Amino acid sequence: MTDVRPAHVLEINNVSVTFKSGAGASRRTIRAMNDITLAVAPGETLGLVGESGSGKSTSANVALGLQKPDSGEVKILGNPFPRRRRQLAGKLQAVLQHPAWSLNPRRKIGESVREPLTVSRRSLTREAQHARVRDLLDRVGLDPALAERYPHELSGGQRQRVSVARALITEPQFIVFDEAVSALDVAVQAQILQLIRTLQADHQFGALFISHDLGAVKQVADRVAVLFRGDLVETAETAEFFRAPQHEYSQRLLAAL
Ligand SMILES: Nc1ncnc2c1ncn2[C@@H]1O[C@H](COP(=O)(O)OP(=O)(O)OP(=O)(O)O)[C@@H](O)[C@H]1O
Repeated sequence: MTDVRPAHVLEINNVSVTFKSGAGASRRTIRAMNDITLAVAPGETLGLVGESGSGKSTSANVALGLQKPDSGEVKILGNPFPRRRRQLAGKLQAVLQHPAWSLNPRRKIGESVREPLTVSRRSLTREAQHARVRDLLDRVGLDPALAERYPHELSGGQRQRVSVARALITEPQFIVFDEAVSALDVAVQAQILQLIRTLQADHQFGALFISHDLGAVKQVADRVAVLFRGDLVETAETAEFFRAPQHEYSQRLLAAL
């Protein structure tokens, strides 16, 4: 992999993904992604919106290299996914809807935040790693003393801040946020979204922000891409999208907001 800064941290070119479901006569093909092309630049957040079943999670999985497309091309940090994922360790991170999925309940918060470093920055001393954990907890607005606590001792909003700290600790170039604030109440959501913006201004990571919640996307995204039944029906600058959505489906989504 080259370490030259690529023009795009993620490129999805003409990607299609289909699934087969059912059996016998009721067996059918589902087009989860239909000839999708999109890209995310360094320092940019692309909001990906659409109703349930429109292909958002499939797109997230493709962007993370967890789902192979049937056709088309995916480039991460300017290159195809390497055969050995370890080469991407620390450069690509994900923040998911439920922090419980990324935080081990039996592991102290500090250890969960430190873990990505132990994979990608093994040369850092333990002391340096712990110092980075404290620094990151502080950056996401948490008391570094929380490092000694367990996930069940934190609120939902605190746990999601921990997930953000864990995702950022390796200074990744690209982060996928998949419904990352959807489980939080609106006030906590707004804080986390503001936090993402601030950290992005400092770190210049590119982000794919996936949400069914247009309000969240409006707060955090630079551009918006709209999926409808596996088709990408519109891509626009966020302000432009909310001012004058072009596609009829986008107009309906906005009206529902
Ligand atoms: N592993 C799978 N096997 C069969 N069908 C699948 C599979 N994964 C997704 N699908 C189908 O592909 C389509 C897109 O699903 P996807 O999960 O990407 O949508 P989504 O926009 O993320 O929905 P939600 O907001 O409900 O999570 C849906 O029709 C879904 O049923």
